[in-house]
Amino acid sequence: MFIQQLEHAQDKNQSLVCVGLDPNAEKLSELGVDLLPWLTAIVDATAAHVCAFKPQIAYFAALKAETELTQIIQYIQQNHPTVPVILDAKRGDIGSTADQYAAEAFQRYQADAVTVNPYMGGDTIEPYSKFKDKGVVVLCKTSNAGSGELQNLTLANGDTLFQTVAKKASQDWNHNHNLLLVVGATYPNELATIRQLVGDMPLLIPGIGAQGGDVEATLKAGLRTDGKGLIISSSRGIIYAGDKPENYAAKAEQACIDLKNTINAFR
Ligand SMILES: O=C(O)c1cc(=O)[nH]c(=O)n1[C@@H]1O[C@H](COP(=O)(O)O)[C@@H](O)[C@H]1O
Repeated sequence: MFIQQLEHAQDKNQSLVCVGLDPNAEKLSELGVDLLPWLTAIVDATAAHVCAFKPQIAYFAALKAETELTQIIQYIQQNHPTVPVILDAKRGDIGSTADQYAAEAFQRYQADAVTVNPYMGGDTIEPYSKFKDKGVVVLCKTSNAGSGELQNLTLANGDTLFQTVAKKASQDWNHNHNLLLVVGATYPNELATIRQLVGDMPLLIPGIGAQGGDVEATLKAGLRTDGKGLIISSSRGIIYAGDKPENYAAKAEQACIDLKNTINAFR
């Protein structure tokens, strides 16, 4: 079960940090490194300090690097088997097509969890959540500047759209107890509201680091009483902390340890 695997990694590594693997072609050429050696060095440098890795599929697809995506997931599972992999794909489509996206995430790439978009309704979440041992991370209140345009609209039922997603995900769609939600660190007030609505459901929190989200505000708003319940994800702030071939892995490790320690100071 993904959520147990996640919490085991959080306990073992004393960490709520997730490292986002977002390989950007320009950054890699500035660094003068090849994709797979760079990925494995980042993974090896940070694996002892994280609770998950989150490769973003668009960065790999843009580079025609599906083979490297497969390889890095296999590498993590072989060399750091206690650390789960969340494939960030933000998929959303009708059920029969979602079946194919679920097969892509869980069978082709062997990811432990996948991010999905709930815009098309609960029947489009089911193809993922029927994989009982996998995690399904549903977008709820995203970190970007424009997320309120739709997600903060008040519906006829008096709730906002993101509140409705939080309620449906925790009450109606969670038959297999394997759903999580995405909530951006850039919106701590909404995070507090969502935590109240969903009880103990784990929340993936992007927006720390390059997007400016605040660690203390995030933990105050979303931490469970057991000091868990959050996966705090940073990509650029960790993976591009160094700017030279000889220092990028050590700088990534240090940035990861610093974020882990900053978070743990408030737990
Ligand atoms: O699902 C996500 O991971 C996600 C949701 C969200 O609301 N905001 C968000 O930034 N993300 C992803 O999280 C990562 C953020 O990267 P950094 O801003 O570099 O830490 C990117 O891969 C985004 O696609």
